[in-house]
Amino acid sequence: MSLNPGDWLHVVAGVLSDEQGRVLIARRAEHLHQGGLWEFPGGKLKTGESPQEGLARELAEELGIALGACEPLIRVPHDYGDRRVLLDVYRVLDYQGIPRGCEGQALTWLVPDDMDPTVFPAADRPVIAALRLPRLMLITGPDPTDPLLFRARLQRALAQGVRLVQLRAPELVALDYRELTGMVWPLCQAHGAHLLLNRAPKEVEGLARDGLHLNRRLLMTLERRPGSARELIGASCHTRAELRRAVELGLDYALLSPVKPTASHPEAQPLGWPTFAELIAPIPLPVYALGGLTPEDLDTAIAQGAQGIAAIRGLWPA
Ligand SMILES: Nc1nc2c([nH]c(=O)n2[C@H]2C[C@H](O)[C@@H](COP(=O)(O)OP(=O)(O)OP(=O)(O)O)O2)c(=O)[nH]1
Repeated sequence: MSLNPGDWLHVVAGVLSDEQGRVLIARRAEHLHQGGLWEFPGGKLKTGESPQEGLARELAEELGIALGACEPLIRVPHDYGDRRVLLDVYRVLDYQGIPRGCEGQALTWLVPDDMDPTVFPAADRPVIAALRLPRLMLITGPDPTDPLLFRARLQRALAQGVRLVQLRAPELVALDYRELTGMVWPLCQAHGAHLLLNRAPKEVEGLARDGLHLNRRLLMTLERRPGSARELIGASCHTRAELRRAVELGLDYALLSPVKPTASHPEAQPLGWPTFAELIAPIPLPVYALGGLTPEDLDTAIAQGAQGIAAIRGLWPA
């Protein structure tokens, strides 16, 4: 899919959150395109406007607030058949004023986990997934065969603020992996962190979890999205074709690697940030950058359009 600017209607939208993590949504008037559905406040960019200028104007017109700082959340290209929309969504970090429906539109505040994607325009599905996912994903490191040490490390990572854990332990047989999740799940719950199991769906049937992480082989061989609709399902990708497969399967996120040289895959050719950004631009999914990264790379990753960064070494305490 080409992202030639002339072919797309560039729409900017803002995500305002309150102290309880609830996000402001507005109901679109019936007579509009996608009318009657809920949306993130915003609208079409005018000629010559930067996205931030357009967002400030739309939020002033629709909500009566003055935009302060904001940062990119996700850009979703979506073809509705009758129009092609590039939905460019920003997280509003601060603003002045109290939001009100200046155009008579209904407003409500909802936590992302309670948002039903079917009452939003189709382009908003990846936006809701992006809101449910934090900026950092910890992929667990060594050594799952030493449960006490493993537990201490995980506990430290959670205490340091990790809120999304991908439990990766390919060295364990299925039975031992299942046992490990029995220790990891309550720990994640106690810290309000989401737990993704990196294992074949049939090996983790019935286990408590927030979702599944698919390796490249599962991604390319599964015929349909595994897990329930409420779960977060994602996959490891290294190529354009794998990213497209993640979209076709209706997954919620992808990892794209390696961005930099990495000790775990020394033979792999690093993508570098420009190729990373080019590969994810047409992909309507939150994509984490992975490979040789630490939290110090987070601002760069966000500026390149990533959901955030995923890391083993960069996030797994020594
Ligand atoms: N604001 C917003 N628009 C969205 C979202 N999701 C989505 O598909 N859209 C689409 C619907 C419309 O086709 C387009 C926004 O166009 P619009 O007509 O509302 O824009 P506007 O506020 O500039 O409207 P107007 O001044 O032309 O009446 O983007 C969303 O979450 N927020």
